Amino acid sequence: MDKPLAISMGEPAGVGPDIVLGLYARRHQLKLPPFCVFGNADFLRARARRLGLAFDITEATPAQTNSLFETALPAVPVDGDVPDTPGVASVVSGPAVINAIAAAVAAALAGDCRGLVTGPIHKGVLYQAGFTHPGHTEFLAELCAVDGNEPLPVMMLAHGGLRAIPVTIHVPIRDVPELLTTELIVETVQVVAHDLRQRFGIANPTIAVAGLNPHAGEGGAIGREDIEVIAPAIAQLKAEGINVIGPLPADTLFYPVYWAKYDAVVAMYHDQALIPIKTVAFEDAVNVTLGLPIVRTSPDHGTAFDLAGTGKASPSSFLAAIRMADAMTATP
Ligand SMILES: NC(=O)c1ccc[n+]([C@@H]2O[C@H](COP(=O)([O-])OP(=O)(O)OC[C@H]3O[C@@H](n4cnc5c(N)ncnc54)[C@H](O)[C@@H]3O)[C@@H](O)[C@H]2O)c1
Ligand SMILES: N[C@H](C(=O)O)[C@H](O)COP(=O)(O)O
Repeated sequence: MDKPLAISMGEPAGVGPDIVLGLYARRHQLKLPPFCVFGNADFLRARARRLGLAFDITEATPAQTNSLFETALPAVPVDGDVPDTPGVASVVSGPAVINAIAAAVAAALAGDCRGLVTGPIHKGVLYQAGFTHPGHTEFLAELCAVDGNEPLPVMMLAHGGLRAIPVTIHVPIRDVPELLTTELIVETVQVVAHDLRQRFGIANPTIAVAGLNPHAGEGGAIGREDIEVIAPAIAQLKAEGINVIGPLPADTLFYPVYWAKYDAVVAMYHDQALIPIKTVAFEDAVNVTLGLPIVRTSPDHGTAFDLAGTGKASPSSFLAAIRMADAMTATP
């Protein structure tokens, strides 16, 4: 039998734990693969009671998960206090949130879990607790480093054939032009092409690359990055045999008739990539990190404090994230 999936509990004041508990309650109906939650069992029990969910939650190791999953939710203990205060975040739980991610990654790297689904974190609260990474994506790269060498982590939001990738991620918009280099664009597209082949079974992916400026710079009249930074990257990638096209005007690139022609769209900054996909598929899109030695997926939504503890949060993106991690790691 395949190893279990790991789920990191994410921000305890958010909807992540609610959704995981709700999905576990429906595990038979949904035919869910076994998973263990890296997080505090007492906290999970308290949240389950609050939501009116009655099942056992038991401390366990990944190795015990498959045999327990039928009868109890396996919770892999992590260090740190976790208060059950839905909608009210506390720096107190920061260490436990961070430890849960680190322990789940270690289990995936060790082969004890076959992939990782991360519950949403609240970045602002974690920064207050001393978290030094912009988000999971960059933290995962550090955790996966070999001899101090970090892989380039690439964020991809995916829903069916729509796959959107930002080259720069969680950075202030004013810093984007400085951070965009030909080298970064080349490396990002190389990772995308590699992982679409290896992890998504797309033999020769077609990748569209967006421009940075309106109308991809209008021939240099509205900004020169498209000509001076992005176009050379595309030329280099083409010379390497990667099927890449661009820089294309970003405003029309996501018109379904256009993006349907591409296996992925590489955009220059976070909102350029994520607004289109969250607009058409917020309920079902999945955030997947490319470039890592492990599989990591996540729901596309955040902590939704306004819904935490109510049981009203939609589980569908989290479920899609579990299904994607399962599909990417299951033995054929
Ligand atoms: N995977 C992650 O870890 C992840 C992803 C996105 C945002 N975040 C973080 O979450 C925090 C809050 O971000 P935000 O407010 O911009 O986005 P959000 O996704 O938490 O909420 C945006 C809106 O969508 C609604 N919503 C979110 N999830 C929902 C669900 N499952 N069902 C129904 N409605 C839902 C919320 O109620 C809110 O109105 C930030 O710190 C952000 O960085 C984390
Ligand atoms: N940018 C992501 C989104 O909006 O869906 C989200 O913030 C998660 O990022 P990490 O996976 O790096 O935590």
